[in-house]
Amino acid sequence: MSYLLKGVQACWFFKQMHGIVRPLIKAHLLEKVFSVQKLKTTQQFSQDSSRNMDCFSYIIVGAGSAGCVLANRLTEDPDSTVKLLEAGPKDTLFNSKRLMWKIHMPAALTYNLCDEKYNWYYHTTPQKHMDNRIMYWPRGRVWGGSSSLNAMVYIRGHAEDYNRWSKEGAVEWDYEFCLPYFKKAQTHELGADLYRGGNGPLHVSRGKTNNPLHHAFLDAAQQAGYPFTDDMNGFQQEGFGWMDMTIHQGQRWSTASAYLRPALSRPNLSAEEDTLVKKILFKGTKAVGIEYVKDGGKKTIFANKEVILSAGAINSPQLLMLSGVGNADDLKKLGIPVVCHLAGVGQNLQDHLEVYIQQKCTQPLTLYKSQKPLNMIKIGLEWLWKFTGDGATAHLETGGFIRSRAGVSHPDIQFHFLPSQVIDHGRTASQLEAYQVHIGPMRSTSVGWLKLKSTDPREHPIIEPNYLSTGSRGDPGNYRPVSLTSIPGYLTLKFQLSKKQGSTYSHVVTRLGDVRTCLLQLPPPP
Ligand SMILES: Cc1cc2nc3c(=O)[nH]c(=O)nc-3n(C[C@H](O)[C@H](O)[C@H](O)COP(=O)(O)OP(=O)(O)OC[C@H]3O[C@@H](n4cnc5c(N)ncnc54)[C@H](O)[C@@H]3O)c2cc1C
Repeated sequence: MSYLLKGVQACWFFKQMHGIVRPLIKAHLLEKVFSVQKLKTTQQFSQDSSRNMDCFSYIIVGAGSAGCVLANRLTEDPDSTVKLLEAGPKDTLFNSKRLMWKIHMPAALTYNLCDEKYNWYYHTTPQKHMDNRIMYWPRGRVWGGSSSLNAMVYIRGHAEDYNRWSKEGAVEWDYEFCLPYFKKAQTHELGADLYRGGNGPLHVSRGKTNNPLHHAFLDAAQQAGYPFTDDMNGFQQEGFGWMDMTIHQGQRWSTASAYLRPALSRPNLSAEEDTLVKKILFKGTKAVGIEYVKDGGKKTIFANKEVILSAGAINSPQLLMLSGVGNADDLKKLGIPVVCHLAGVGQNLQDHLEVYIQQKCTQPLTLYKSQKPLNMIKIGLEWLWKFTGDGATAHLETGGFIRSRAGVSHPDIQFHFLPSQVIDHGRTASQLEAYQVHIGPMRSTSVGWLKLKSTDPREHPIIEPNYLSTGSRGDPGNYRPVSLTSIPGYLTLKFQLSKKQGSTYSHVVTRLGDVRTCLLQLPPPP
């Protein structure tokens, strides 16, 4: 409901909007490793576990997007035992999603970006190329991880991105190889086809609000000469259309809902919450166990097959370094015994920025009215009762992909449209009827790093994304891309409502230079 309550911000990160999809494929690849069997008997595990409660086949660190999938897939083999450890709490209270509505009500998504309850609440270093702004990086710290906090946009990468990975050496990551796994993971509410799955655990649906501003956005894009695409995850990503969302029957469909909960009753899975893994334990250079803290007590457990680190883009390298795997010089400075000198740990940190272009709306069509207290209560009650209404969507229902300039092989700019205004991740409430278009580059070239600040696993690492470090200021090559009309050098969004709904035009005409200015002028975090 916080889109309704507060609206969100002006600039957010995550390198690939398909970030959630990649871990899912990884887990599905496991099917190649062992054939899927029905649970034979629960006795075997009970006997094994009573022999040694501290040893498992697999230990999975982090019950996020990847961790929940892995826990499910690995426990399909009844001979494997799995311990899943999560630093944050469960995502339900007394098994009720309603009691944890801030996570499960899609429209409530910005609530959890405003505090540290289910969120690591990271910040970057001051960004040299952004007038020293410190950027806020929310990350999930709860069952489901960032899939319990994210914006629920379901976008696969472009086929050419996977093909490039494969050419660069990631064998079997080409699109043709990945597609069956995308489909296997998914149940699309519009049914299965060449690209969509019809029987997977990850439910995906389209928006139901029918807000006229979404139609206006799509009309504007077509007036500007861009095609309508009916499935951005299908044959044609390029163009504008209705986006897919990881929402099922009005509820956020995180990987905790899709993968973890259905596996919780398996006797070979033991899932923990509020458990901070401090260190990976090695025998030589082989990971054999982990050390964690729970309820103030320290505990050690072991894996006889694998220790799987799925703690996310920040915590996984942090944990490796805390365990002695990383750049030996850096580790020695902090007095960490070196297990393995691997200079790449913490390097190659990549993220992309989004610019939000916000526009006052001349008619009361935005979500602003839904932010009035009485309306919020109504929306909240409807969702609690039936999981329907304005609370049942993330409202990012339309979007698009374009190519920034001639010669670019496939789309490199992504748009989302929101019929509301979001300021600073929702940490500042919106005060007017307004809507916004998110514009983000898909293949940013800036590369950064992260390093440990201390040996305390609770202390946030130093996060240096090096935003906008490639290219120089004012280099038109960097900013020319954004154009929704044929007027070169301008971003023009023209919204025209159909006659039935009354007619109004709102224009955002932003010089490309201004997009950058707007980025630089965003307020620093409080
Ligand atoms: C605000 C926001 C909006 C986003 N919107 C979208 C979107 O709309 N669409 C999309 O596709 N992607 C989106 N993303 C990105 C997407 O959610 C992530 O790419 C994806 O969830 C990452 O999965 P992961 O498994 O790598 O990490 P995570 O899902 O973050 O999981 C890591 C887990 O490990 C746990 N953990 C970390 N350290 C430890 C430790 N030491 N001990 C125990 N547990 C630990 C964490 O608490 C967490 O639960 C968004 C992300 C954010 C933050």
